[in-house]
Amino acid sequence: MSALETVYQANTQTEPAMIELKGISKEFVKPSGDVHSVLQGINLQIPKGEFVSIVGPTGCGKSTTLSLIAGFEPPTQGKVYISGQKLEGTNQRAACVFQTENAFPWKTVMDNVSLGLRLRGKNKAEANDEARKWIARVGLKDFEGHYPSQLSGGMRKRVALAQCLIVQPEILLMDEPFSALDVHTRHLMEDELLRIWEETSASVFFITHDLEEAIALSDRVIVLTAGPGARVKGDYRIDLPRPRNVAEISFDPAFMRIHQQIWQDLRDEVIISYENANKFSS
Ligand SMILES: Nc1ncnc2c1ncn2[C@@H]1O[C@H](COP(=O)(O)OP(=O)(O)OP(=O)(O)O)[C@@H](O)[C@H]1O
Repeated sequence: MSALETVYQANTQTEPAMIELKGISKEFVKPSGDVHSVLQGINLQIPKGEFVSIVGPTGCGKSTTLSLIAGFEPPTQGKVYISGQKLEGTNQRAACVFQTENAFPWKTVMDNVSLGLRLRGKNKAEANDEARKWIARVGLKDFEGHYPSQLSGGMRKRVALAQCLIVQPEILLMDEPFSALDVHTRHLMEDELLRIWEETSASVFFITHDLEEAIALSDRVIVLTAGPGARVKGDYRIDLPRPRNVAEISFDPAFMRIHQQIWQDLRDEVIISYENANKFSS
């Protein structure tokens, strides 16, 4: 194992990990009645405030892992712990940003962003005051009265970020949040996410198909094997200095070395996944 690769060591901190997956397996029953094993024996600890990305071949189980952390569904085996407590039902300490739109089209930016606080019982004036701050923080100060359809894709992503962050989640779960954006807007949004995350102590679990994005943003990158029964293949610590500029960091020789190393792991799994897909379709 090279110096760059570090299989994650047991957390030596006294406080429990913010997110812990212990011996997780997940199976789905197909309409035919056959059992489809998606994840097998996943162990993962994410401390408070850490930014972790997960990569792996298409269909290997990244979104399923996120869904288990969100508590949208239970594992078949194993347990999910949040700050040392077994997760039962929906994870109330987490907020999610998905690839698809988060905002309600019939509500203004202000109403969309303040909604989370209104649902938590804040009165309209207080919720709007707080929303105003978050709207400004994500660069949409002059767009409070706009509807989502009047905004660009990048602006709608800013709304989605503000919607999530206003409730000050301890855990941010992000499933390919920027994949639909053009590359320039995407870099702006990634920088913005890092800037805001660095001011919070949120733990981030970030799914992406883009290894460069994973390395540029993260403290750690997890590689999953090709399914069925995906496992953690690699757990890489990304010791690049912060604050980072995502468009520029990819030119750093240290970035390139890390990229090459993780890509070797990932490429093998992508090939296996591709071969499996061809086997099952022929
Ligand atoms: N509710 C479900 N019922 C049955 N099978 C499911 C369900 N959810 C996911 N799967 C299957 O689990 C496997 C993993 O899906 P998942 O979406 O977690 O993968 P992924 O790595 O996020 O994929 P992608 O990279 O394409 O987004 C797939 O084979 C999928 O068909």
